[in-house]
Amino acid sequence: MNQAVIEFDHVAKSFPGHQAIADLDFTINAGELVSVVGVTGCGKSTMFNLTLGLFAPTTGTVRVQGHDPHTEFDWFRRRVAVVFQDARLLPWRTAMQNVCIGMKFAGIDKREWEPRARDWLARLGLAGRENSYPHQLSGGQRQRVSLARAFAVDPELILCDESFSALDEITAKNLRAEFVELVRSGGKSGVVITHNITEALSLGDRVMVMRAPGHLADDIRLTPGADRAELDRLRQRILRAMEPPTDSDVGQPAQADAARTEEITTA
Ligand SMILES: Nc1ncnc2c1ncn2[C@@H]1O[C@H](COP(=O)(O)OP(=O)(O)OP(=O)(O)O)[C@@H](O)[C@H]1O
Repeated sequence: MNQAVIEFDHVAKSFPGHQAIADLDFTINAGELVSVVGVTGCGKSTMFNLTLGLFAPTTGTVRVQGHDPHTEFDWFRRRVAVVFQDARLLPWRTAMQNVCIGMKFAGIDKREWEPRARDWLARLGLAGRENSYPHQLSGGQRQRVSLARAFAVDPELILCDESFSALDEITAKNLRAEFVELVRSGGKSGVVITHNITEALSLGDRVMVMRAPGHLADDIRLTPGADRAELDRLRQRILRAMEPPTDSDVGQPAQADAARTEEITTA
């Protein structure tokens, strides 16, 4: 049986005067790598913040590995890591020190900080740059430090919020491939928010499409080996799911709105 790593059970989240999440109901299993796409404002970051326990849902329940992330915040410190669009490094700290800070906050024994940081910086291609400050590194290198900081904690779940979108296409492609390899080889689970449909289709096992206010419009399981025609078909399907319903859809069966899972067999 699959082990659930993230479970949203009919979750809604409202802020004063605004409903950010209407009804999110999904499960992500351990070992899955899932992309989340959706137009700006549809609730992707709010979904992440609920997963991180930064907010409590207004209704419904959120569970991460069976725990409530909002009330059991401490339990999560070593188990979940986040990588943002900007590297969010401390400018007055070296690459090594920035990676160590992640381990410090995660409560990892101080004796482990330096060897782990050195190892992860090397794995991410930054051997020899341990003592560089963020301003001495390129944007891609800074994002590598940020990934090293996340992986060094040895989390079970990694959340990426547009982590590759500020990079040029070639750098993003390389870093994305390394990220996928590290998640897979480490037996971790990953959820990646992206505005790039090509990235969503190339990243992992599944693409969840969100639509405002915060609900799933589609949920597509991918099978490796999709040819160009299949990828084009999926791209069109994702674009259609992202679009708000037109007037003519009102009163019609909410086909796209009913979050559906379809096995795409393209082998
Ligand atoms: N703290 C808050 N207070 C009030 N409204 C909020 C708050 N956080 C988010 N919202 C609103 O909830 C909706 C969803 O926001 P959210 O940031 O989750 O969207 P998103 O899909 O991540 O957007 P983007 O792709 O632009 O980052 C938006 O309308 C936003 O204005």
